Amino acid sequence: MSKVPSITFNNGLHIPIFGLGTWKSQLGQVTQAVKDAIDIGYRHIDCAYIYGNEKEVGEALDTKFQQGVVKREDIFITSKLWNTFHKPELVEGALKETLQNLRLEYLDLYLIHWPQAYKEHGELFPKDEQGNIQFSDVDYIDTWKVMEKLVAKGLVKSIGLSNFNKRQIERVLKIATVKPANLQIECHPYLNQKRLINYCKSVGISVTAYSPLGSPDRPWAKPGEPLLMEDQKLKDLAVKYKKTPAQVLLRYQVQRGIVTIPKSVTKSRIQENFSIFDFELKPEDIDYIDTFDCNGRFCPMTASLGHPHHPFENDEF
Ligand SMILES: NC(=O)C1=CN([C@@H]2O[C@H](COP(=O)(O)OP(=O)(O)OC[C@H]3O[C@@H](n4cnc5c(N)ncnc54)[C@H](OP(=O)(O)O)[C@@H]3O)[C@@H](O)[C@H]2O)C=CC1
Ligand SMILES: CC(=O)C(C)=O
Repeated sequence: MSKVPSITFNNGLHIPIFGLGTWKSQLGQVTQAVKDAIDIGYRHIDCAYIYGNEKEVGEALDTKFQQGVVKREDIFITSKLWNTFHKPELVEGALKETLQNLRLEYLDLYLIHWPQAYKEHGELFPKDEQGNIQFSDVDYIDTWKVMEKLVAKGLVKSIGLSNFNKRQIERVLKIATVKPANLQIECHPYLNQKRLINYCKSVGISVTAYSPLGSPDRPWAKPGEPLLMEDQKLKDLAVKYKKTPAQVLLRYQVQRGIVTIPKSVTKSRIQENFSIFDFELKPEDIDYIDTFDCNGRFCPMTASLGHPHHPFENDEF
């Protein structure tokens, strides 16, 4: 079994460059998927409170710890603070619920899932009578200050951000006493995020690419929308390297030094996605894949457009 390479955070800790995503992984499937992934050699699982399946992920982790397949310190677990828990007094409680669900004493990485806060103490997507999301005016700066305390308490090893734009990251960096270790963003050839990645590199923040395969099972996908894995240019490259389109997409990220977390509940695909450490894309092919960029965002979070902290409305990147 090949060992997955890691990259080093600005705090000296390491994150495996490749992991398993769990959004949309159904109850009844996700426990087995995580077990399969660990057996195959995955040592990084990407979770979130909002995915509603952390208990089932925790069951798989617990089984693999009990079986002695993996030790806690040998596996990297990420989760994310949901938008209804940004108020400083709610942050630790939200983390503790995630820890309890995952049956863990600590997380390796805890991210603020989105910069925009939602109204607290109700639904996870609180809506008014017109069906619009109800916003909260908590500033993510105040949330970050409490995230830092979670590190001091030993409840999380590292903290970071997800779906923040450059300006929002700059605001966090201005007040941070613990620098964000990682930014998790949508990233694939249709949205290669070069400018944001270069900015993160310049300030020592590592990047994780979500939806690296184009998220074909996203709930809001409409017939006729582009399917990244079906792109003919990509398929031609896959033939050239005797790999699948998914493997080329994942290798693309890994070779750029970007962490990536494809989701699958299908054992053969979990294996296929892992088999990317035995080939290398030529630099000219990486450059060619970069030309596919078309600002194609699959996760635009349109439900909270109009929120003053929506990351994709007013800033170029
Ligand atoms: N921070 C954030 O806001 C976000 C984070 N994420 C994280 O990133 C992860 C990955 O992104 P996600 O949006 O799920 O989408 P992905 O781009 O990982 O695509 C997942 C889809 O691709 C299918 N698939 C997986 N492997 C293959 C393969 N080898 N060949 C063909 N199809 C394949 C899966 O099917 P099947 O499962 O049926 O095998 C599933 O339908 C999420 O699960 C989540 O952990 C995602 C979105 C937002
Ligand atoms: C999938 C996910 O993490 C979203 C939409 O927030």
